[in-house]
Amino acid sequence: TGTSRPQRMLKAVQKNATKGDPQSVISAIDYYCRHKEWAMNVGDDKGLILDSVLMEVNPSTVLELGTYCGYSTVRIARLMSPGSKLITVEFNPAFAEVARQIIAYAGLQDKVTLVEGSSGDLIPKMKERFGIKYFDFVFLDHWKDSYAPDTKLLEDCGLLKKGTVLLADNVICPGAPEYLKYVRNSPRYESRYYKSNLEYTKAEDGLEKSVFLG
Ligand SMILES: Oc1cc(-c2ccc(F)cc2)cc2nccnc12
Ligand SMILES: [Mg+2]
Repeated sequence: TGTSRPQRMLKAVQKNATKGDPQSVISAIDYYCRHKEWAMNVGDDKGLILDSVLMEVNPSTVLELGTYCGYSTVRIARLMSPGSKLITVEFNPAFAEVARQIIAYAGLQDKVTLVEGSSGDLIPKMKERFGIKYFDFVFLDHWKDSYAPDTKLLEDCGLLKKGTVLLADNVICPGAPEYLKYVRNSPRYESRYYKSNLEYTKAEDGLEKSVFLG
């Protein structure tokens, strides 16, 4: 059997990045995935949009749904202010194991809590387990069919407040049609599409930014 794609990505980080330097971790992953082996990180094109929306919000609390190898976790956490917290949820234990090591290599482990499990099970436990009142920013990057139900669950659990920003990856490719319909038609959201490319390719993809209106 040998190594997995996430394990090979981790090796590339350990070989080419500088410990404690998040930007070098991001660059090492982007180089590896563009020139050696594609992987489903948000990537550098959409990553620049993620960076700018994140900086605009300057959140104290962030929820990421779908950690994978921790690329977007590092992109987000590197821009967060001291004392702010990022909770990232990953269903796949093998992905979570690699992500922990990549997040630690970047030196961002103190800002990040990685939780293994299903978002549907964990969202209702956020308040009691992590003392979270509200999330200021939510990055949706997990299973596309879960985007809409998890958004409704976040509303029902009182985890969104007026001004909370949801940013969803892959709304074109692989696509999240039910989610787009929901946030674009709901009077409780102000939505906008940021056109970009599927990571490391020329195919179209984009991010949907939706502001919760309360
Ligand atoms: O950014 C992504 C891209 C893809 C993906 C896979 C295969 C393709 F051909 C195209 C796109 C899947 C994803 N699943 C979960 C979270 N993010 C994903
Ligand atoms: Mg994605």
